[in-house]
Amino acid sequence: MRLVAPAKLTRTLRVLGRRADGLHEVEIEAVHLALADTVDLAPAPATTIDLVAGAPWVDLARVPTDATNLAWRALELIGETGTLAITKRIPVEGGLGGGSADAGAVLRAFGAPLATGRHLGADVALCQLAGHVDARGIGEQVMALDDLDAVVTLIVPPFGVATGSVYRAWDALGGPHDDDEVANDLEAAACAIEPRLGALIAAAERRTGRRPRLAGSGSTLAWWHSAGTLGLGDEFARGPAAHVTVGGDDVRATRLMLADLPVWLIETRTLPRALASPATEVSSETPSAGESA
Ligand SMILES: C[C@](O)(CO)[C@H](O)COP(=O)(O)OP(=O)(O)OC[C@H]1O[C@@H](n2ccc(N)nc2=O)[C@H](O)[C@@H]1O
Ligand SMILES: Nc1ncnc2c1ncn2[C@@H]1O[C@H](COP(=O)(O)OP(=O)(O)OP(=O)(O)O)[C@@H](O)[C@H]1O
Repeated sequence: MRLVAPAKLTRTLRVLGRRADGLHEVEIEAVHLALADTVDLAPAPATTIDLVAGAPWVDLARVPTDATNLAWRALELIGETGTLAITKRIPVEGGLGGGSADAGAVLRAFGAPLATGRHLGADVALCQLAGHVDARGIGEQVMALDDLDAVVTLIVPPFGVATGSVYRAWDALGGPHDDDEVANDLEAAACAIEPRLGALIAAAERRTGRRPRLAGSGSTLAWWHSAGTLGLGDEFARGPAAHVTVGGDDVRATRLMLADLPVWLIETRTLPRALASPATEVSSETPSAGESA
C-alpha cells in the first residue's frame, strides 16, 4: 500500500498564550501540498523502516530509522506491524510537518480516529486530516475546511529550526503578535534564535518585492505566489533541478543563492484532501548526488 504524506503549510498561525503544562494554545489555518513523502507499507510480523531520499534537500541523517520514527510510532499506536519504506521529500525540521505527515498518513490509511495521534505530536491530527484545515487547542482540535487552490513558492534554507526552541523564544520575547493577513506569530521568535532567517527574509523581499513568511516554526519560508509572479520563473530554466509529481501536480525545484546561503527554491501547489489517499500516483526524478551538492 502506497500512502501519500503531504507537507503541511501554515497560512496563519496565531499563538494565544502558554498553558500551565508549557504547551501553547494556537489558532492555525493550514493547507497541505503536492510536495509529499510517500510511505510504502506492507504487512510483516515486525516493524522495520527503510528511508530513501526522494529529493536532494532531504537530510536523511536527521531522520530516525528506529521505533522513535513517528510513522513507526503511529503503527505501534494502532497495534499494527509492517515494513515501512519512506521516501522523504519534505525538508527535515523545515516547519512543514515532515514526521507528523508520515504518522498522519499511516493513521489515515487505517481510518484511526483523529484523536489517536495526539500524543505523537500536536500536528499529527492536522496531517491525518490533510487538505485545508483549521486547528485549535494545541493544534490537535482539527476541522476540515473546503479545499483551497493555491500555488506556493518555498525557500528551503540549509539549516532547520527545532519547534520547541521557537515556542520558548516566543515566551522569552513576551509573546509577540503579527498583524499581517498571512500572520505567523512564531516568525519573530524563529528569527531571534536563527538570525540567518531574518537575513533570508530581507534578501528574498529585496529580490522579489514581496516578503516571504515563515512556515510553521520554520525554517522554510513561503510566498503564496507562483515563482513567475515573483519574477523567479527563469530560475527553473538552469541549474540542478528536482521534479516530483503527486496526483498530476508538479513540484519543481532549483538552487538559488540568497543572503550568501545556498537555498532550494520549490514551487508547488495545494493538494486537495481527496488526493492524500493511497491510490494517488507519485513519482520523482532527482539529480545525481554530484549535481545536488
Ligand atoms: C509549529 C507547528 O508545527 C504549527 O503547525 C505546531 O504548532 C507544532 O507542532 P509539532 O511539530 O507537532 O509539535 P510537537 O512535536 O507536538 O511539539 C514540539 C515542541 O513544541 C512545543 N509546542 C508544540 C505545540 C504547541 N501547541 N505548543 C508548544 O509549546 C513544545 O515545546 C513541544 O515539546
Ligand atoms: N518520519 C519522520 N520524518 C522526519 N523526521 C522525523 C520522523 N520521525 C521522527 N522524526 C524526528 O522529528 C524531527 C523533526 O522533523 P520534522 O521534519 O517533522 O520537523 P518539522 O517539519 O519542523 O516539524 P513541525 O512542522 O511539525 O514542527 C526530526 O529531527 C526527526 O528527529
